[in-house]
Amino acid sequence: MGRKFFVGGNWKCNGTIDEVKKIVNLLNDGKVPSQDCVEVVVSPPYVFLPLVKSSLRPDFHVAAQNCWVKKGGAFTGEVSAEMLKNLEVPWVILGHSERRALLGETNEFVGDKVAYALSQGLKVIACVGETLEQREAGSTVDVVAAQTKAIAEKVKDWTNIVLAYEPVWAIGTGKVASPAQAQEVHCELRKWLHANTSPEVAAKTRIIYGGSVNGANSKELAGQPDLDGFLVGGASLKPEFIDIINAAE
Ligand SMILES: O=C(COP(=O)(O)O)NO
Repeated sequence: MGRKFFVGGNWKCNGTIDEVKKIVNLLNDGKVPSQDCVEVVVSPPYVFLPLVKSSLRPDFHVAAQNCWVKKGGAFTGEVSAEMLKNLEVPWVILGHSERRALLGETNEFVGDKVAYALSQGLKVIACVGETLEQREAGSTVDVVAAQTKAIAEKVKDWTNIVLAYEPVWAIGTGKVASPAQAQEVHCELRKWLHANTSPEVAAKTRIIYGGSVNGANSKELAGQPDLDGFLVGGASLKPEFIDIINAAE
């Protein structure tokens, strides 16, 4: 398949200057496979992006956790894609379930955000995932397909998109999806891409898993054929993040 393994670390709304410096030192000292084998992108809060970017090892990269849906201007509190480009931040996470749930980001809004960020030269980690209620109702595939469709309707070139499947019921709960559960949805997402974008997009797009990934469960998850990496929350702030990156081997 030849898809380079991708490990993202979503720090969420966490950290102080001292804590961030400690995490960066931990990452800089970590023994990990070469960039040819794994792509590592860490995502601190906006306010720490310059500090992390300036002190992080050169084989790791940074992402913002969000950006605004259009060109900057009278949008108090927002951070534009142009600003991230100006800071030379290459990646941005968009559509995280916490933003969909807490801030009401709709599928269409996320699709617009992905399209605009790509248009400004950013690379995007686009998040999809179902709630426990939706899974228990048997709607998982319909939900993540609709979320992906809303992106595909606004985007033609998937070169700079990594798709992150993050079941909401696994985020922050310790209830990680089983390898079989993750593989099933990743396979369905790849089939959806094959049918609705192109066989090439389906073959090349990295689909990564997020939701209670840790040093103990990452190796078995990484062994699934349609799982191309991780988007890690809590464990990305800990030394075990290095173990998760090494699951790429
Ligand atoms: O939200 C997550 C996953 O968080 P956890 O690893 O803490 O479940 N990634 O974006």
